[in-house]
Amino acid sequence: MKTVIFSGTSEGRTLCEQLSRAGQEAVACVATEYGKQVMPALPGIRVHTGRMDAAQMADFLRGVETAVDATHPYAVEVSQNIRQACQQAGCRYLRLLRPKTHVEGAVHVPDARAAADYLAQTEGAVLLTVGSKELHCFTAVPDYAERLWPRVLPAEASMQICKTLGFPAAHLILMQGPFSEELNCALIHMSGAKWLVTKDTGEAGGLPEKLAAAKKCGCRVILIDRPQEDGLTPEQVRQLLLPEPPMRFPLFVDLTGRRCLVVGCGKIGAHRAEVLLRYGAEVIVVAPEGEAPAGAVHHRRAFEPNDLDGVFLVTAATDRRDINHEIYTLCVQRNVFVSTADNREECTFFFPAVRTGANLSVGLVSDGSDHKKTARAARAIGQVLKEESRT
Ligand SMILES: C[C@@]1(CC(=O)O)C2=NC(=C\c3[nH]c(c(CCC(=O)O)c3CC(=O)O)Cc3[nH]c(c(CC(=O)O)c3CCC(=O)O)/C=C3\N/C(=C\2)[C@@H](CCC(=O)O)[C@]3(C)CC(=O)O)/[C@H]1CCC(=O)O
Ligand SMILES: NC(=O)c1ccc[n+]([C@@H]2O[C@H](COP(=O)([O-])OP(=O)(O)OC[C@H]3O[C@@H](n4cnc5c(N)ncnc54)[C@H](O)[C@@H]3O)[C@@H](O)[C@H]2O)c1
Repeated sequence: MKTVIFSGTSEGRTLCEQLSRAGQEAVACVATEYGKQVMPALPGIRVHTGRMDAAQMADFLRGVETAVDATHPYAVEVSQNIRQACQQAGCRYLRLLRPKTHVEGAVHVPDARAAADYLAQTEGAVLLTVGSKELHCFTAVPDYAERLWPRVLPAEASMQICKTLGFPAAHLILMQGPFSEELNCALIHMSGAKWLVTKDTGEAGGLPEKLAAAKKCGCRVILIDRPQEDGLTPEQVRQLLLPEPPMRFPLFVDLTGRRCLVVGCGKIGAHRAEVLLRYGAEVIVVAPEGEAPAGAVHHRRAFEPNDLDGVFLVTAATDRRDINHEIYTLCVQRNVFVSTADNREECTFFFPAVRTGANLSVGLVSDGSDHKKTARAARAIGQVLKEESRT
């Protein structure tokens, strides 16, 4: 086996999807049954379930070329074990790091202890969403039993930790995520929290829903930053493991009278609808909000699968990842060209930057990695066409 991915995170899962799509084989290691459940069945990807120590990992990695450590950003010990096992097994180690979040207006602290020190100088109730392992640090906060509301997993062990540390039962929130913005808001109201403490767990860890709730409820955020760690972005890992895909072929297709569907009508959808109209397409826009350009038919509602009936091409440009993904999946099943505005992996065609003039039609895309460059080059090409039409 060439590649082993220590996964259990959404980044690990995405990498497995990319490898599978490129026809590569790999083993994805997950520690728990839960980790296994969230791993979809992917051609070429075998899932290994079960916790391993460094020695077992070294055994497992013998003969493997590359191990990708895509474990949780706060799982420091696991990462150390993987690094050590790679050294023993003579296997290349790549650490895939989740991008860090900078939150405007939040108090950034390096660790749980620093969060507790900061809280000691403040007043008001605190919703603690940092799990149970580091809860002991927070007993340093004066009146912690009255001020703090820990939210921990409804597991025997977590409950025991809370009890031992002296947190009153009335303040314990025993729940398993995912937590929506609404649920976070309800918990902030219930506890009367003026502060919310969280780790920088990224999108997959429910951070956006916590931040949105805190903002809505006027609750300040203390963000425990990631442990300092060197590593690679998901894009860098992808480039190291996968061969460069060939560039996309520009297909200059006749759109007159063809039905094109634009889902979502924000800045992106509205612009794309307008471009497609210019090329003579019959444009159907489906979006509850926004203003479709004149000439398009606008259905003011959410997307429904039968919107795809009789459609030639689709652009999925809603602000909802789950909806865009659903549209992409349905289009692939139906063999309809689809461009998904928030995920270049989910594009069977790229929506190009288009410029016309002097009887020329130019469509421009990059390899998918630099949209700003595409926009810049398209502006320059626009100038060339302008000059051409003067001559
Ligand atoms: C050419 C153009 C046509 C058009 O949109 O009409 C276009 N993007 C343009 C500009 C642009 N797009 C973005 C920025 C902000 C800066 C930045 O992030 O770099 C800027 C710059 C700006 O606005 O100046 C953000 C962005 N774009 C995509 C993602 C998701 C991802 O990469 O996964 C994200 C992050 C979104 C997020 O954060 O959520 C994805 C795609 N954008 C594509 C097309 C497809 C590939 C073509 C290519 O790569 O060349 C592709 C793959 C899929 C598709 O949509 O078909 C248009 C130039 C129009 C013109 O000048 O006429
Ligand atoms: N490809 C690009 O060039 C590019 C550039 C910037 C942003 N983006 C991405 O594109 C997406 C759209 O960006 P935007 O700025 O236009 O967003 P926006 O928030 O302005 O608009 C979102 C639109 O989606 C609609 N919508 C939401 N749920 C829907 C559903 N279930 N069915 C149909 N419509 C639904 C809304 O009514 C709205 O019209 C975002 O995901 C953004 O990250 C892409």
